[in-house]
This record gives sequence, C-alpha cells and structure tokens, in this order.
Amino acid sequence: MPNIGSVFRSKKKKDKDEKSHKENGHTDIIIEEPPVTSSTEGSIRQSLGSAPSTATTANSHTGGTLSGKPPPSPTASSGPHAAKEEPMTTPAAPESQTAPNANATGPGHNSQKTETVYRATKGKYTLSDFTFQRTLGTGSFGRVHLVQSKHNLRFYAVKVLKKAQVVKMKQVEHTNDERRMLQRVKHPFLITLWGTFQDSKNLYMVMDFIEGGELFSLLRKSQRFPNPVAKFYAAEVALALDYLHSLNIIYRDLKPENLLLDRHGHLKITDFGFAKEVPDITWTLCGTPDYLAPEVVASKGYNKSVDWWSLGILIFEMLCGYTPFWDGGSPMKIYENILRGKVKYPAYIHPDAMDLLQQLITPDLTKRLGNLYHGSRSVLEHAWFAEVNWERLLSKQIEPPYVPPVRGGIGDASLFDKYPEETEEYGKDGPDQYGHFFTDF
Ligand SMILES: Nc1ncnc2c1ncn2[C@@H]1O[C@H](COP(=O)(O)OP(=O)(O)OP(=O)(O)O)[C@@H](O)[C@H]1O
Repeated sequence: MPNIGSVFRSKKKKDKDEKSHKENGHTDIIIEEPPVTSSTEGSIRQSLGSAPSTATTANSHTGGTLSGKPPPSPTASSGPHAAKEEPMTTPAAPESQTAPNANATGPGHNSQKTETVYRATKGKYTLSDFTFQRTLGTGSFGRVHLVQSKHNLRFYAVKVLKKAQVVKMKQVEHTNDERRMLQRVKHPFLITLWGTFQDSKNLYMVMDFIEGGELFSLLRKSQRFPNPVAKFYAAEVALALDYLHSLNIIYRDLKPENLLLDRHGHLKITDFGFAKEVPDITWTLCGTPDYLAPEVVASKGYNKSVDWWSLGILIFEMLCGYTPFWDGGSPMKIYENILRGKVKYPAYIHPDAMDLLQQLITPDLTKRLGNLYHGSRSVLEHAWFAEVNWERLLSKQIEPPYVPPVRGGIGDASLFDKYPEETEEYGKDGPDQYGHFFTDF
C-alpha cells in the first residue's frame, strides 16, 4: 500500500499472534478467547470532486437515486434480507459471475433472497485448474493472487495461506471459520467463495476477483468523501452487516482496507478472517485498533453490536479522512482514547450524520443504534439514511458515486498496489504436517 503520510493510520494487517504486532508498518491485533442527488426523491448529488483525476471517473450523479420506497423491515425473519436456515444445498452462481470450473456453475440465484446457501467448496478445485498471476494483496500468513481459470478463462482471486504460519499464529480456528462463514454467505455486497483446496504446504480459497481496488486507496486519494458518497458506501455496508447479523455472524473487521470496489463501483466486503457465528456473546480480542469497540478493548463479552460501532468509525473515517480515536500514537494510545470515548466532530459533518455517529459510537450498549429493540432496523431507518431506497440499493439499481477506471477488460489489476512476489513454488510435494487441522478445505 502507498505510504499515505503520518496524519493517517497505516493500512492494517492482522497480527495473527497473541499480542500486538507490527508488519510493514501495519498493525492489527488478535487475542484468543476468553478474555481478556439527485432526483426529487433525493439522490446522491455530489461526485468525488476531491479525488485526483488519475484515480477517479466519479460520475456526477445524473441517475443514482438513493431514495424512494421506505426501507424494508430488516429483521431476521421477514425483510428482503432475512435469513432462512437450510441444509446443505447445491452451489449457486452469482448473477454476473461464473464458477471457475464451468461444470460447477449452478443455476442463477436471486441475490435479494437471503436464505442460507452452503456452497460446496471443499476440495472443489486444484492448483492445475488455474494459472497464477500477480499478487493483489498480502496478509499476515499468505497472499491473494490474481489467477485465471484454465476452464473458462475468467479471472479470480485466490487467497493462499501457509499452513505452518496459520498454525504458528494460532489461527487454525479463525481460518476454518473464515472458510465456513464465506461458504455460508450469499449477498450482493459480500465476496463469493467458489471453492477451497490445499496442498502439503498451503490452503487456497478461490474467490471472485474484484477489480476496482480497495476503498482504502480511494479514500486516501480523495482525503475524505462528500456526505452523499459516504452515505452510499455506508448504506451498502449496513445492508451487508444486517444480512450477516441475521445469520448470527459477526464480521469484526470492518475497515476500508476490507472493502473492495467492483468494476461498477459497488462494494464487496472481503476478508472474513475474523468473522464468526456468535448467537449471543463472545470474548475474542481481534480486529484493528482504530475500529475496536470499547467493550472489546476492555475484554468484556460482546455481541454483534461491535459491528455497528465499527460502522460508525467507518462513516467517520469516510467523512473526515481519519478515525476518531487516532492520535498518532501507539495502539495503546488508541485504546485509551476509545475507552475515554470522547469524539471531536468537525463542524463540516452533516447534522444527521453526526446524530447517527453519536448513536453508533457510543460505549453505552443500551443506547447504541443496532443494539436496541429494533436491531439493525434502527440504523437503516435513521434520518441520515432517509433518502435511501434499500430495495433498489440491494439490487444494485443505485448508480455508484465512483466508477473505478478498470482498463483492459477482465483481469486488469492495475488498481491494486504492487507487491513482491512469492518465491516459494506452490503445489510442491512433501510431508503434510498440518493437513489434519484443515480437513474442511
Ligand atoms: N476477491 C478479491 N479480489 C481482489 N483483491 C482481493 C480480493 N480479496 C483480497 N484482495 C486483496 O488482497 C488483500 C489481502 O486480502 P485479505 O485481507 O483477505 O488477506 P489477509 O491475509 O486476511 O490479510 P490481513 O492480514 O490484512 O487480514 C486485500 O486487502 C485486497 O487488496
């Protein structure tokens, strides 16, 4: 990632060890449990005027209306994104994508329905199904590659995790959770996992390749987003969180680095490395310091509402260009600030946005929006989102505020930073010391 200067936090990378950790200037933490515009209806009006021209083809919002119908009830049982538990079913192909192995493509799936779809992911592909290309991003124990399917010639992203590293960093459970959670979810704003496989040294997760790069990069280039732009991205994230929560999944790692832009400018949440099914409470201290809720920092049990806190931090960061508890210091300093809970809201923040932020970034769980009687509905129905037509948003009928300049058709990775390539060859034969930890792959 580019060095974006000292006033911003660096891009975070997970520390898969049980202590705070730095890697290439990117910090993150994990401690295993337990504790410690528009039209008359009001569309997006502003384009990303502050983004440099090299980075943006931001449209001026001729068409994208956020408004219209009242929001659907987002409750787990009844809304358009309500979950229905189902046993294992056949894999479903997303409307615009194709499974890497053409034979594996299932019938089209209505993305607005939110029944649980367990894609058959285990051992579905092998290394020889793909031609590996450049690295798109790196993590603490692996990297994500652009690959091309030898069957349908389409491009995908494959996350490669080194088993030894996963085991050493005590991330076996999180890694298996990541695969299981991704296999379970099916939503327009969540990454699709097509399959997993392994060799003696590595685990492989085959996902859609999302060409538009990270929201993180766009935000840093833009410095901060105009109110309607932040609202658009926040609304797509809110729908995804609502969906995950309806499946009792806490995401726990919301931040602009994990939000990718597709070629049209819609968001896809990636990196389910900390996602976990939690019906009630959990204790694991994990996530990115700037985005942690105080109950996580204080090693208390916590629930899904930590994601709503993080949504508040994300909205703040999109509107201001920095996170509210950042002060240039160490993670310890950030934690102190989080526990102190004082947020300075710049005068340029829209009053409705500020009201929402105050209700999300509140340590008082009896007051935090998303954790109250109406659950996520109270977030979606907040005045700041008043013009959002949630159904149209869910079906991607709202024109995004920024269309990434993806060139050269599919397989263009020019919007991703360059990384040194892996030197160790994949797929080598040898003893499989850790395979028994990953029998689901
Ligand atoms: N499906 C995808 N399409 C395009 N790029 C992707 C995709 N998935 C991940 N990436 C890129 O790779 C980077 C690393 O991916 P990811 O965060 O999932 O890995 P990780 O090992 O869990 O990293 P971390 O240690 O930061 O959590 C992402 O920030 C993104 O830039």
